[in-house]
Amino acid sequence: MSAKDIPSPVLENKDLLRYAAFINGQWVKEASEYFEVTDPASGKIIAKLPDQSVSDVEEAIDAAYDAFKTFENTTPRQRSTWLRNLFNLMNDNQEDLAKILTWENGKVLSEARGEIKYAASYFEWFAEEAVRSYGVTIQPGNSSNRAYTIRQPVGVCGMICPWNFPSAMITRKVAPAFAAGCTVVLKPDSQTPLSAIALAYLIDKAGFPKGSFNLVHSHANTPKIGLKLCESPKVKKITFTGSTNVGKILMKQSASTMKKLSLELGGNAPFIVFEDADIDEAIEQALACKFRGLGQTCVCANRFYVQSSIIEEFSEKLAAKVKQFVIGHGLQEGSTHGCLINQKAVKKVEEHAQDAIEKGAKIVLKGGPLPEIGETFYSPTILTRVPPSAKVSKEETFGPLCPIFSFDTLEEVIGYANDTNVGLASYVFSKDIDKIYTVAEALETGMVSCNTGIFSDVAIPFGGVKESGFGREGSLYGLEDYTIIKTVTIGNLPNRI
Ligand SMILES: NC(=O)c1ccc[n+]([C@@H]2O[C@H](COP(=O)([O-])OP(=O)(O)OC[C@H]3O[C@@H](n4cnc5c(N)ncnc54)[C@H](O)[C@@H]3O)[C@@H](O)[C@H]2O)c1
Ligand SMILES: O=CCCC(=O)O
Repeated sequence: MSAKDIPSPVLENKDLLRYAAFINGQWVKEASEYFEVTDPASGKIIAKLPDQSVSDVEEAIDAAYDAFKTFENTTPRQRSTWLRNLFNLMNDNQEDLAKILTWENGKVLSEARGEIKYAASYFEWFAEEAVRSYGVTIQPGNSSNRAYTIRQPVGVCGMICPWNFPSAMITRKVAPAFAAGCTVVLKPDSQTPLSAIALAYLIDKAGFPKGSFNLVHSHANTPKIGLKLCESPKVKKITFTGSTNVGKILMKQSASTMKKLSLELGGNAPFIVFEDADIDEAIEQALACKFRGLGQTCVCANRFYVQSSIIEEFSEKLAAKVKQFVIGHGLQEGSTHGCLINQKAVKKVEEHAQDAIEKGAKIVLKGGPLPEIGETFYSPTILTRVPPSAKVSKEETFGPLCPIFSFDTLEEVIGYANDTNVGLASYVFSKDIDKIYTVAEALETGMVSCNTGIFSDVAIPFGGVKESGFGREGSLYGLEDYTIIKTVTIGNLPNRI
């Protein structure tokens, strides 16, 4: 069925859909320019939003700056209560939030429901962490001095988020910021701003004070707005999730004001399968890992390294499973997989597949565009015996291409896996615990997932190394990224009696 035949979603809570920015507690529709948001599956226009100017963003920064003066002094327990309210509100509106997410992003509804649960879990977690911020006491060298540390909120946080998780990539930043006592100016991706708008509405309902959360939109004006957030002395931290290229631009721009930075950037995850692994289980996990969001997650396997003795069995069994996918509009009942975000993404998958084939890769499953469903639909391609010179060994495809490379020894595969400038996630499958430990410790990635293809969870520290960025989101470390450590020394104390 053509994706164009699928009707727009019907929401129970129509208040979640608005066509505005949210600045200093007010919905702002007016602007001199507007941009359109499309359903990536059908190509239909679903919203028109203000493309905000630098002066609009200045207004949002001022609001967040003024609100910080009182927000930083709210008690952790009060902030925890607001965060808990927000968690409950997300759960109460779960189905509507999932429909909005599918509509603007293209992932299937079942996955969107999963994302909303995952996104909400950050508010629950940080409602609990808000009341658990600790310092330490220190005995300095001078025996008449005593020192201790306190953690204080950084201040106004500028947040820039991507389209691939239009809800979870936002909550993962907003929840710890609020828990720490920081205020926020958020800019979501212009392809998926509706989930951010729904969140802004719920944040307001949850009781957070006026000005503590501000949402701005931009499309053509994005670079100027990014620059403003980076250069404003009132903004104390930039937290960004997106491509490594844009991360580098933001880091350079932030140098003038020495901002605290968290950068969650691109990956190129290796998925290593040793011959002693449970092959059927590795295939199930590969399917879950590789095809979440149709290959558009930063932790998706980008390169499969399969020991040469099992490469034919692995690739054929994988292809048999992939053939069972039902690709269609995310809101269409029965679709197991949705579409890519835009036509540029389709082109990139095509380009990587073509390059690998030209360099000698063997086709196991021939995928390709599915124009009968829509311009952004693409059925998965599986290639085996891919040569190391293929582009995909170095670059993230961000789509449904499974390139399978062969290897013989542990040392060889560690070399291949680490031969990339980025290091976000990696996967290893083996029943040999010694091998698991050795490989996990040798891989140059922020996260290693052993014998499972899905590891994301609010409780684990999420983040990369190398050019995948720095900072950790979620977990016991998530709050730290939104605080500064202040050391207090008390001197000239009397000697002990
Ligand atoms: N490490 C992680 O946690 C993580 C999570 C999700 C996505 N990603 C990465 O994000 C990438 C996919 O997203 P993308 O390609 O759309 O990313 P992108 O960098 O193009 O866009 C991300 C955000 O940055 C904004 N942006 C673009 N140019 C900007 C500029 N000059 N100044 C300020 N903001 C700017 C966009 O509008 C969007 O909001 C992939 O590389 C993926 O791996 C990483
Ligand atoms: O795309 C990046 C985030 C994916 C995740 O949190 O699992």
